[in-house]
Amino acid sequence: MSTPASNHFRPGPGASGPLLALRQLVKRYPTGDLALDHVDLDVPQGQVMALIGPSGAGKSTLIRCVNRLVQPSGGQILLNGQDLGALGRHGLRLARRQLGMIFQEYALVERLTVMENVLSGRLGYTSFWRSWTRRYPAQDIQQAYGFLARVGLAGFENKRADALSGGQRQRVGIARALMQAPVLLLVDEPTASLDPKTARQIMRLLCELCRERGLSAIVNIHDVALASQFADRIVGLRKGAIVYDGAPQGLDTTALTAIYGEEDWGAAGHGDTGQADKVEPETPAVPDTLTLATARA
Ligand SMILES: Nc1ncnc2c1ncn2[C@@H]1O[C@H](COP(=O)(O)OP(=O)(O)OP(=O)(O)O)[C@@H](O)[C@H]1O
Repeated sequence: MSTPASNHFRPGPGASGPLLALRQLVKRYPTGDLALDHVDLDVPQGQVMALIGPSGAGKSTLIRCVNRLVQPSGGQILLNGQDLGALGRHGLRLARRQLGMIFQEYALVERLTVMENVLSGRLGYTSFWRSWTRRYPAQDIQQAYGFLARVGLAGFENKRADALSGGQRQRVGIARALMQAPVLLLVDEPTASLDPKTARQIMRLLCELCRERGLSAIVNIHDVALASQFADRIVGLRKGAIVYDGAPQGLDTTALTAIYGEEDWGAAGHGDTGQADKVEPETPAVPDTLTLATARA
């Protein structure tokens, strides 16, 4: 956060560098908690990166620092070479259009229709008057129909958001994020509220869309088996620092121990390791039959 404030988002020379670069990123909350401890990370264009780690490792903080929902304490966040920390309000608003957020709890407006929720992805591009009166250009509406069909919700346009299942809500959240025309998706526990089958469908959809559209994504996810099956790259955080960065195939016992601590990793599936630091329930919270080995098959 060292360069002077600017009001304009200027896409930098992205072709030669990573899409997103974190440089010595630090976040210390006013409580004194050090959530991110000098994190360096490059995310190239088109890569789906899963961010895993135990509760409190700093995953949500990292994602929220990138779009500055959380204000970093130090370091740089470079999107296509542009330091997001140096942007003023207007510049940040423009930059945020390129960052599609997808949330665990969907963040839909419950009383609005599916179509209205999806169109709200265009708010960053729409004048105040148009957004206030909710009058969107015909081409936005056409595009929304297309995205809804792509995420499997053709025919749901006029349903209210509060009439949808969790999986359907997440599909609306994905379509809304795509409406932004983002370059990077920031995805915060997209499957944590979903049953195992729906979780797999949502993760598969997300990754397919990224590949189709050359989009990058950072996906904060507790389910190691899902992350391993669908992501291109795994980054493991522990106590605010990166302790694993590599291919899903490299997530062996040593890597899992570095990320989550000691456990008999060879004996069980790793469907949800978010509880690694807590007492094991008698039956797994998520009845995931996938082991890491089968996940990669
Ligand atoms: N608003 C906040 N104020 C103070 N401390 C916070 C705040 N948010 C997070 N923290 C602390 O920062 C650290 C990282 O939290 P964060 O939520 O980023 O971890 P996480 O890996 O996303 O955890 P989880 O998987 O449980 O969501 C923790 O020690 C947490 O207590």
